[in-house]
Amino acid sequence: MQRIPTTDNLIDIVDLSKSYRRGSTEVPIFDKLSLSIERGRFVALMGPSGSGKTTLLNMLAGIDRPNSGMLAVDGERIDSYSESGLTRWRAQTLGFIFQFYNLMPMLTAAQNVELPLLLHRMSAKERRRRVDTALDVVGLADRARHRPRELSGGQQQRVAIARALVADPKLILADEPTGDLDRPSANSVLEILRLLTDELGKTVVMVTHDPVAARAADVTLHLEKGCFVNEAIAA
Ligand SMILES: Nc1ncnc2c1ncn2[C@@H]1O[C@H](COP(=O)(O)OP(=O)(O)OP(=O)(O)O)[C@@H](O)[C@H]1O
Repeated sequence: MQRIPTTDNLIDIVDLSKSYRRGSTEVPIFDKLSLSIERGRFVALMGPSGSGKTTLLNMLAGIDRPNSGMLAVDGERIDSYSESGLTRWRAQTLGFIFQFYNLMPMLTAAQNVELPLLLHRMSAKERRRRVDTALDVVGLADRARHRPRELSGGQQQRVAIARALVADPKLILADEPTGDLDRPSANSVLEILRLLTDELGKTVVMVTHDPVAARAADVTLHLEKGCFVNEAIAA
């Protein structure tokens, strides 16, 4: 395992380049992109469609690989990991929240939340304790036995947050987590994401098109054509 020296940053990206092949042409997305994100920060990633937000999030998740450059999370050079190394790393380090929740329809809320724990060595009792705690954090302890179709969109997204949280990852990535929700449900999801950073010390990176959602974050990064155009620290 290749480590970089420990810093206050959870994420360090240096000179990262990424392109996709389209037919015989190479389409560049990022050319020597650099970025650092401190631990415990809530970061919003904004930018027009096609600017590379999802590509960057997927590289942070080790789903997509850079062509060159360094990508370290908590000091671990994930750009050099094998597929099996990345799978192990993801189970330990990462929680992911999707726009459309991606819950299993046949499972209850509690069973959905439990899923990531099945990748860990853990007793059933400990799994139950963690699931209860995660559902409690998102205010859904009383809905543990409900299936997704018996829950509102906002509640389903809160179950998805509990699932992202249950294995106690350092980093939580969210791809337009409020994109499918009405304002009150979106606000309650944003409050929970804030709580994850403020009270549980998680680092959250959220892709969003919604300026209200971005205002809930500490930092907003604006991507345009694969470059950061400015960086605003929320007051
Ligand atoms: N697997 C792929 N193969 C080829 N091109 C891709 C692939 N994934 C993304 N792209 C291209 O990379 C560019 C950036 O895409 P990306 O999805 O990261 O943008 P985005 O900022 O998240 O857009 P949106 O806001 O619409 O989701 C786009 O031009 C897209 O067509």
